[in-house]
Amino acid sequence: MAALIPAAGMGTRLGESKPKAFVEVGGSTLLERSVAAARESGVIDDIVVAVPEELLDRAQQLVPAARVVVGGAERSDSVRAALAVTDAELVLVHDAARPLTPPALFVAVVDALRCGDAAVVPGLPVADTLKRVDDAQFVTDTVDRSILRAVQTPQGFAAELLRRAHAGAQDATDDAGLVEALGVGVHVIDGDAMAFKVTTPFDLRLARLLA
Ligand SMILES: Nc1ccn([C@@H]2O[C@H](COP(=O)(O)OP(=O)(O)OP(=O)(O)O)[C@@H](O)[C@H]2O)c(=O)n1
Ligand SMILES: C[C@](O)(CO)[C@H](O)COP(=O)(O)O
Repeated sequence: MAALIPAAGMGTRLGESKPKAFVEVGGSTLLERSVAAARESGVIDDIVVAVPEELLDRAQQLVPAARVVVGGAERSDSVRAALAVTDAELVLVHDAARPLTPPALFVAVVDALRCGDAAVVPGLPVADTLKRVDDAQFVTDTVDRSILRAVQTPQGFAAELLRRAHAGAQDATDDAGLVEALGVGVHVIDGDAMAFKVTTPFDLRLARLLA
């Protein structure tokens, strides 16, 4: 079982002076934390991380247990670069930007894959009321949130399916979206609030407090 960890993003919304995966939370970088969570799950035996080219050596020092490849301009390019070097039959794709993800969430995704799901994602119900708005920022309607889930990583796939999905080169914000475009079912299991993504300065503050 391989974990592919895209870690090549710049972290523009975070606004730190270095790429987001190399920012520290509680004395460890987001990259180290995401690799550690995958290892501690006990269900992963191959870890591939995709990082910015100029930080290849630094990444190898930080996470010697992982294989390091050069990522790409978009998240999907980084996932493809990592996917290209594994021959595992089942793979998890996990954002380096989710540093407090509990190892148990990796186990839950792997369990679902082993039970026969070809694609599985963790998701949480949405707590806020959701409104659709027009160009002038006026509400057009209220969306039924009971059928919505905020989807996290790790996301698990049969590797052959993920390869086909990426070959299709559709536009999607996550890997499951590419699989959906093939018409293949994606199973949503319970997510975990601790797997939140560090996107903004507030998220980083929260992660540091929780760590
Ligand atoms: N070209 C990219 C873009 C993103 N990622 C990774 O994908 C994950 C989720 O991306 P996101 O949170 O959007 O990170 P950034 O792209 O760095 O954020 P921003 O859009 O604010 O620059 C992160 O672990 C990030 O490092 C990646 O490997 N390669
Ligand atoms: C992959 C992801 O984390 C699932 O929630 C999310 O889609 C990434 O979005 P971003 O805009 O690239 O941060």
